[in-house]
Amino acid sequence: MHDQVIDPAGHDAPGPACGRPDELRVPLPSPAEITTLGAARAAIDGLDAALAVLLERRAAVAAVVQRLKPVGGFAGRDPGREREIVAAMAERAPSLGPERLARIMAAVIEAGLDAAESP
Ligand SMILES: O=C(O)C(=O)C[C@]1(C(=O)O)C=C[C@@H](O)C=C1
Repeated sequence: MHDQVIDPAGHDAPGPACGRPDELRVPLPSPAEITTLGAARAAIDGLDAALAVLLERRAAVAAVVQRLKPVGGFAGRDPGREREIVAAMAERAPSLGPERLARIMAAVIEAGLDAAESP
């Protein structure tokens, strides 16, 4: 596994390196090199920290989209665009595949729309 990157902001928890506010660098653990439960959980904690940062930023950008669209929010949901998003992600994450990614992204998109309505 890669060495844990230390967050220069000084947080103790394992997390992504946020060198600049507009940049995220994350060590990608190699599953084959993880041999203990503690190491596996530490790797998951690091990945989840990066996911949290990405999810929050994605929701903020999705909120901008809602303001720019003629009809925003849940009323302006666009299934074709959501299929495009899932198809593009399935190319990068083939082991998850489009069906699982569709479930994941439906939850992500709905949470973003919900947060945009009640920030
Ligand atoms: O691209 C849009 O039209 C959006 O509203 C953004 C977004 C998303 O979160 O990616 C949200 C809702 C739509 O159904 C599709 C995509």
